[in-house]
Amino acid sequence: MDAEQQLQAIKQAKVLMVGAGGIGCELLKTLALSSFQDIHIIDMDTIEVSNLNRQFLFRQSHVGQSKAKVARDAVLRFKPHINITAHHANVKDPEFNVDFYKQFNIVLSGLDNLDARRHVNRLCLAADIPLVESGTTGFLGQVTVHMKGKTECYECQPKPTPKTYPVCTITSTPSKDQFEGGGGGVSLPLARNFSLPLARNLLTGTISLSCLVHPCLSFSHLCTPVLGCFILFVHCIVWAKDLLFSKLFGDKDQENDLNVCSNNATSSSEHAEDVFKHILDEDIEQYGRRIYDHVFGYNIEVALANEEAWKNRNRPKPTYSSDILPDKLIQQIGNLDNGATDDPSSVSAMGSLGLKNPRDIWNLEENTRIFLEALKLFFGKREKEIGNLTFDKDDQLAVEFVTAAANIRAASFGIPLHSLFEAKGIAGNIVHAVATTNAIIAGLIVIEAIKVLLCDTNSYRMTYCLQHPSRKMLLMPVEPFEPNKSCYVCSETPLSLQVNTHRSTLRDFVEKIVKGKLRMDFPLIMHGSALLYEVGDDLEEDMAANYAANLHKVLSELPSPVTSGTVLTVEDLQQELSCNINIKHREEFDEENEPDGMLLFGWTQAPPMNMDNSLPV
Ligand SMILES: Nc1ncnc2c1ncn2[C@@H]1O[C@H](COP(=O)(O)OP(=O)(O)OP(=O)(O)O)[C@@H](O)[C@H]1O
Ligand SMILES: [Zn+2]
Repeated sequence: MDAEQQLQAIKQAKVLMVGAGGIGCELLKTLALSSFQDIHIIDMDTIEVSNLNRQFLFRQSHVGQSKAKVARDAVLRFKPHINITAHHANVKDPEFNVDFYKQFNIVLSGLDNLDARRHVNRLCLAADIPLVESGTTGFLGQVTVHMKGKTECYECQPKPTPKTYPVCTITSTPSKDQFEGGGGGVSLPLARNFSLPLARNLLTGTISLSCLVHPCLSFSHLCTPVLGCFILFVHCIVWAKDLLFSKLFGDKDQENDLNVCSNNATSSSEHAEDVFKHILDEDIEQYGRRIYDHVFGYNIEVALANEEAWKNRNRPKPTYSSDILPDKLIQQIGNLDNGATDDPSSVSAMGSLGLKNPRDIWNLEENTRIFLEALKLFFGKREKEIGNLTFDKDDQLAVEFVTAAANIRAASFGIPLHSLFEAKGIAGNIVHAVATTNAIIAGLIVIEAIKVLLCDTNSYRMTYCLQHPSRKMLLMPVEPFEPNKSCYVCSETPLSLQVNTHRSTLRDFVEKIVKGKLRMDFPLIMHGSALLYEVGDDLEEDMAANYAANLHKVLSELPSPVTSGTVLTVEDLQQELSCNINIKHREEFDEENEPDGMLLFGWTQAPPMNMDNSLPV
């Protein structure tokens, strides 16, 4: 094919881009500059101050506005004659169904969570549209090409749970969806001892958590509710460390999301400036309470005023210091000399307050005391450092402050609190987004997209961007893998389930298997032609009552009994995914090793990754 034909293929292509964050901004610019003419963008988020350091299509004045729309407008300014359609929406919304996907020649993903990535993967398979997937975490990144029947799908390999937390943005609301490595993160602890199979596994998983995990989950999707809560807490730590700590003890003049919690950014910002300033001779207790009331009370009140934002989320509860500690701090905590020595590095709020065990989880009152006491100690004993401090996980007072602040925020959002020991581990394992990695990955996405449009199948590559100076390797291209023949998403191979059909209920099956492992949002379960369970807003009342009653029944006592040999069909109409599960009755399960009381075969749980940043050798 000559150059002119290639250009025509690019110009005629209709492209769907999902995610207009770190990777998405780079990608949209590169697509436009590469002569693509018809691009749709889906992104559900609004712009935050913390996006501005790398999402270069956005400016301070755009904070609070739709990423998809602002990205479109920014690119149209230098490429006015192309078509860019912006959808400020969740890619999981039902309007983006299989027919919607079918209008495109290719889908390019710059998402940051496993849940949305899985969903897009499933829709691309159903519509038979090629998908180019991507993710970055710090200096790591990857681009993979997925084409039904020819290469593995995004879910052919299990995704590991990363133990580092790529974080780029800390949104004003802790959200699990933030944690899977998009332009904010692949889920990868760095591959110091790189081996292909491992890197492949790790990278594909990650390409997870935006802050990677993140072990992320959609959180209805989360692997487990516990993991979901953990990820939310990671968000609180990032907020406490990167926003609050650095605002108070680092560069005073920095603009960050603490100043812009509402759409009414201007007034919020003005208010914030007054609050963060320590007025000369002001009592430190008074100052600490002012900060406390601003960030845990006022800012949350402002955020709550935006009703739209809370439609599908639990509303947080504003917290004011006088409600938690009505008495004067000085009477409660004692004075600065308690527990403090002349050595600034040994100053400790825990010491002052007599809290000894770092593994204890402090209650809200204790966290409030630590917050105020730590702030008091910084101003009383380490004043010279204020303005230049950066968070260091070996700085005891800094860790105490961040733990307390994260816990108070977590309490407002109904997220379980964590000990100082746990908080320290999390704070020390966060990987920040790197704009250059996003740019490299976006370029690679476009290169693969062009190959796909030219049907240049033999040239497809999955490319890993690695930090591996000793091997002088930055980009590592490998040929795509073939589809996994037993992948329950892209193959028709049935799964099989060992379960005690006389003891496990339909609810157990739905929660542990259908939602917990197969990650279906709106499942429909059939035994032959008998419908056992279905979810939906439009169900008739008596049907909904029947399904609710079925949930309580053990499998063998359902209206159409499920016993050994039964084949159940499980479908999610929104994901266009259907799979069969062969049921095998098993009497006993080991409580410790098989806590679900059922075992699914044909589905593989990814191994957890190491706690440090190296791969298992
Ligand atoms: N289900 C979804 N529907 C639409 N857009 C989504 C969905 N899930 C994630 N996204 C978008 O994917 C983008 C991922 O970009 P990126 O990883 O840079 O995250 P970010 O939120 O911009 O920054 P941070 O790294 O701080 O989280 C975000 O803009 C996010 O809104
Ligand atoms: Zn697959």
